[in-house]
Formats: sequence, C-alpha cells, structure tokens
Amino acid sequence: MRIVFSGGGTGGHIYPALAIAKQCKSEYPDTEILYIGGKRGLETTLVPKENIRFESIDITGFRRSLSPENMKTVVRFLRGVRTSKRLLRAFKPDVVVGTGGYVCGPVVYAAAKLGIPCLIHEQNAIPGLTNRFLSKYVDTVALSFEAETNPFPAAKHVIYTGNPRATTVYHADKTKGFATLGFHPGTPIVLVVGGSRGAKAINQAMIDMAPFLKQLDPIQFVYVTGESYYEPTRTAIQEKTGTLPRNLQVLPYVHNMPEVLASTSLIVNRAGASFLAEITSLGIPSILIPSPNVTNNHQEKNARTLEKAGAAEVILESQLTGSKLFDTIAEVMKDSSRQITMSTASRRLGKPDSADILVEEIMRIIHT
Ligand SMILES: CC(=O)N[C@H]1[C@@H](OP(=O)(O)OP(=O)(O)OC[C@H]2O[C@@H](n3ccc(=O)[nH]c3=O)[C@H](O)[C@@H]2O)O[C@H](CO)[C@@H](O)[C@@H]1O
Repeated sequence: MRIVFSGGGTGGHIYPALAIAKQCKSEYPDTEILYIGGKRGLETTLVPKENIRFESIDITGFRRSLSPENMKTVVRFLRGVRTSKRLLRAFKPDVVVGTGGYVCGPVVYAAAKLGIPCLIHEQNAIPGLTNRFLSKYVDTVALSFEAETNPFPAAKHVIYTGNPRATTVYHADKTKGFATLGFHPGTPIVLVVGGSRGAKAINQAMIDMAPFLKQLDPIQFVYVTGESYYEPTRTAIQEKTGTLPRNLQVLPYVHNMPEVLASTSLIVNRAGASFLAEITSLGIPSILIPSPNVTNNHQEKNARTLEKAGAAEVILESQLTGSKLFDTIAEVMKDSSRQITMSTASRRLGKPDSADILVEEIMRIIHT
C-alpha cells in the first residue's frame, strides 16, 4: 500500500499521522509512505526522525479577520495545490490521509481533485477551519469524539474512530519510561507538560512552586518546558531555588512520550486533544489548564469532558498560581483512593483501538 500523510504545525496534528503510519506498517509491512508537511512546523524534525520520507510545501493559515495577508495565503494555497499535484502524481498513492493544521489543505484538496481516495482525521470536538473546508471533498471524515450532532454536515461519510495516538501509548513499555528518566520502576512520577510547544503560564507556575517541591519527595517531578522556553525557565528556577530540587528534572522536550506517559502517576497539562486521548487511553489522573488562546476556546471544552467524568481537575489559566497548582498536586498525590477513582474514570473515556479502526476504514475507501 502507498500512503501520503499530511498534517502539521504542532504535535497534536503530527503524532496522529505518525500513529496511523505505524499501524499501517505493522498490519501491512510493505507500506510505502510519503509525508507532506510545511516548511516551518514541528513536522520538519519529527517526521524525518521516524525515517519517513518528507517533502514540504510553503503555506500559511488564513486569518479569521479581514486582512490583506489572506490574499497572499490564497496565492500560496494555489501554489501549494500545484506542488502537491506534482508530488502526488510522482508518488502515486492509493490513499491520502490528512490530520489537520493548514498544511493539509492544499495536499488533500489536490488529492481529491486527482480522484485519489482521501480521509481526514479531526482531533478536536470543535472542528478546525481546514478540515471543515476539506470535508466536502474527502471520502471519510474520522472523528476523535462521539458527537451528538454531526460537526461535518457536508461530508460524504463521517465515522467515530477516536485518536490513533491512544493506540500508540496503550502499547508503550513503562519500564523503558522509568529507565530513560533514571528511576526505579514504580517511582511515583508527576509529569508537567504544556502541550507540544510548552506553555508560558504553566512555566511561570512551575517557577513559583519549585522551592516547595522537596516537601513532596519521594515524588519525582518531570517537567517539560517546550524547546523555546527551556533555557530561561531553567535559569529562573535555579535563581529561585539555588540548586534545582533533587526531585525535579527539567527537560525541553520528550521524544519517547508514550513510554514516559506509561510510567506517569499524575499529569499536569494543557487540554490539547491528542494528549487527552493518550491520558485516557492509559487512565492517568490529570490536572488540566486549558489554553485560552485557541479557536472557540475548544481546550476548555475538552478539559470539562474529563472533569465531568471525574477523571481530571481543571484550573483555568486566569486562576493559575504556583501555590494553587502545588496544593492541587499534593491533594491528589496524597490520596491514593482518589487517584484510583480518577484513573478508572479516565480509562473509561479512552479508545485504545483507534488506530486499528482507522486502518480498517483506510482499506475500505481504497477498495470501494
Ligand atoms: C495551542 C494549540 O493550538 N493547541 C492545539 C494543538 O495542541 P498540541 O500540539 O499541543 O497538541 P496536544 O496537546 O493535543 O498533543 C501534543 C502531542 O505532542 C506530544 N508531545 C508533547 C510534548 C513533548 O515533549 N513530547 C511529545 O511527544 C504528545 O504526546 C501529544 O501527542 O493541537 C491539538 C490537536 O490535537 C489541539 O487540541 C490544541 O488545542
């Protein structure tokens, strides 16, 4: 089977594509893959790391307000369609899969116009602009959340699959997670991470609570700042604490996140959809701080779903302080029966067979 994947900008759009790619390879070992991404997103580093052939197109997103920049985006889109058609004609895929972010707009549109079967995967409960546009042209729209009303009324076929990253993390080896962090298996770990690019507000709360972390030893804190925040955040913590607390590891990014998640007891996170699919697949209790800077405030909606089920505590960014975060972590970590209840509720929302369902659907659209 020959597949083209496209999706990018942030990890939440790239990892689902890589998860489907992994499942295709395991079920159909002779699968050939080409990934078409943007020139600047995280995909430029994450995809080649997986030894997947990568090509890029130059594209930007539309502004929601009237802006002269949108004219340039139209020109880039049309140019992107032309480049995509050239790449697709040369690669001759059986199917094209888009996982969101504006880069997959021209790629999937070009594929549909060439008559190649296409599927798009939507990670969020509130669909993104690109997927809404593409839904009219593709064979299948795959949803991460079960919806009471169809969020893609113009689509030919809509199915609920969950997010395929749930499958990747479900099969991850937790002993490798403990080992890469340098801990004995069973060590209680609190993982703090602000989405795939880090989050300034969570970083500030961590800087403020760092001096108190040693009170919770032997609990180990693994704190992922995001690449661009790493140096200033680490320096700020050091200035505040003298030396880094013994039970705190500060990292810029984690490349084996499935294994690290598998070894985690509690996670503090934004409420990005891919992360939530991973957390619920493994049944990890969570403290969620939704980003207020996203379309239609969709992260708060994501977070409230987990909160309502009893799987998460939600702290709004406007109420976030170092001491509030510290107290909430301490409350959960000191109460093992609460952790079990949250974990059970979290796992109930998980869909670990998501990638299998997606590959089945991909095969269906290739053969119909
Ligand atoms: C600010 C913004 O627009 N965020 C959106 C973006 O979030 P973002 O890209 O942050 O996506 P998520 O939080 O959903 O997922 C992050 C992904 O990156 C991985 N990871 C992250 C950090 C790390 O060090 N290592 C690592 O591997 C996680 O395991 C996960 O697979 O896409 C999501 C779609 O999925 C949306 O719901 C979010 O609202």
